[in-house]
Amino acid sequence: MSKAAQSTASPRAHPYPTRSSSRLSASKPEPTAAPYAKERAVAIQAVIRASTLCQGVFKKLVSAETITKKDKSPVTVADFGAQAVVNNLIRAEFPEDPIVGEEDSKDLRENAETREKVVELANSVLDKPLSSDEILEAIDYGMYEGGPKGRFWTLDPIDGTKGFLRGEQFAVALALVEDGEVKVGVLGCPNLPQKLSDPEGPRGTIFVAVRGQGAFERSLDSELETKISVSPITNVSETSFCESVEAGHSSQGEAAQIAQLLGITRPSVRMDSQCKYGVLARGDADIYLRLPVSATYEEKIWDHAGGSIIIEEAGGKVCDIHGKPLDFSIGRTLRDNKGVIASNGSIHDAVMEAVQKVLQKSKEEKTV
Ligand SMILES: Nc1ncnc2c1ncn2[C@@H]1O[C@H](COP(=O)(O)OS(=O)(=O)O)[C@@H](OP(=O)(O)O)[C@H]1O
Ligand SMILES: [Mg+2]
Repeated sequence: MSKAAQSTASPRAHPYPTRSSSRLSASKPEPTAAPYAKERAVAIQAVIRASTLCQGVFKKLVSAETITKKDKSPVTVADFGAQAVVNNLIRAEFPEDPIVGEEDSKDLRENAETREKVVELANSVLDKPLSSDEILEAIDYGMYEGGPKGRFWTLDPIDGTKGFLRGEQFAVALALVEDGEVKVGVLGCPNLPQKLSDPEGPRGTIFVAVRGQGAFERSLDSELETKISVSPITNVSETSFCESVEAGHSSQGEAAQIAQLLGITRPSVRMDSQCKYGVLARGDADIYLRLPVSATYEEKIWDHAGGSIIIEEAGGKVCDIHGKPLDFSIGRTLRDNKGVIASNGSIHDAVMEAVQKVLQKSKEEKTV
């Protein structure tokens, strides 16, 4: 972690009204409110409730509550519960907005015991209890296909399910996309130390950004927001980079070669989920490398929409391994992109140059 990277911003209230944390209301935003003020406030409250649900589940998590999806990734009752809660709250406030969510209710419809746990959990954080059918329906609001026109929300109810199950990092990730561009992003990171330099200190943070309005951080239980910015570091050899814990999600070998080429000596910060984007946005790391392991894997929009706007609004840059902007306008995946490279911006060109060299070398070695 670069010392220069530590955020020096002092806490300050965000200039736009944030709804009180106890109840959501459908009231209109103040007439003077900034663009997307209502979306921002509702998204924060939805993410707080889902994060609270996840924290509650984690406290009493037992492996028996894990069922298996087709792709074998672990899915928990918290995943379904968090999607039901966020979708329900978004639908109540923005009934016209479709949602692209990671989960669907298929597995849950076939498992009555898990379903009842999900209903109980979701209702524990909702003001108005929902029936089992209403919960299933809310989960399936998330089946929208996305696309280039109009607006939709995209949700990963628990990004970093493996991190969640290990008791490490995960995020509730929500974003609003309009005409292909991410406009609002909120990441709930219930396990993330508020200061990476103090891992034993208070945990639990929320990152929030609206296009053109900057990026902010707040805790789960206080409305006080701190404006955040990427690190000001310009000497690439003094930087630190973050990457996935899971070697199957990003090539750690190629990341090490890129670091070596750039003269980076600090160890990588390995972390699950979009918490990596938050850590970079507040200057606790300087580079995020997500280097494809599989030639055919398509990144999912819910895994990057919230995180990418938070980096950009904090002053950083995000693109894919070829330097192309992430394209959120073509459906549920980023099929026209490969991997993700994010940085504090000032070192971006140097990082991209090293990425190209290392990936080209790997390609040549594979064809020999
Ligand atoms: N092969 C492959 N390549 C790249 N990415 C993949 C791959 N397989 C899965 N995923 C997605 O990775 C999401 C988790 O991202 P991270 O790598 O940041 O976190 S983690 O270390 O896996 O927990 C993870 O999100 P969740 O399923 O929400 O945990 C997946 O959507
Ligand atoms: Mg995910």
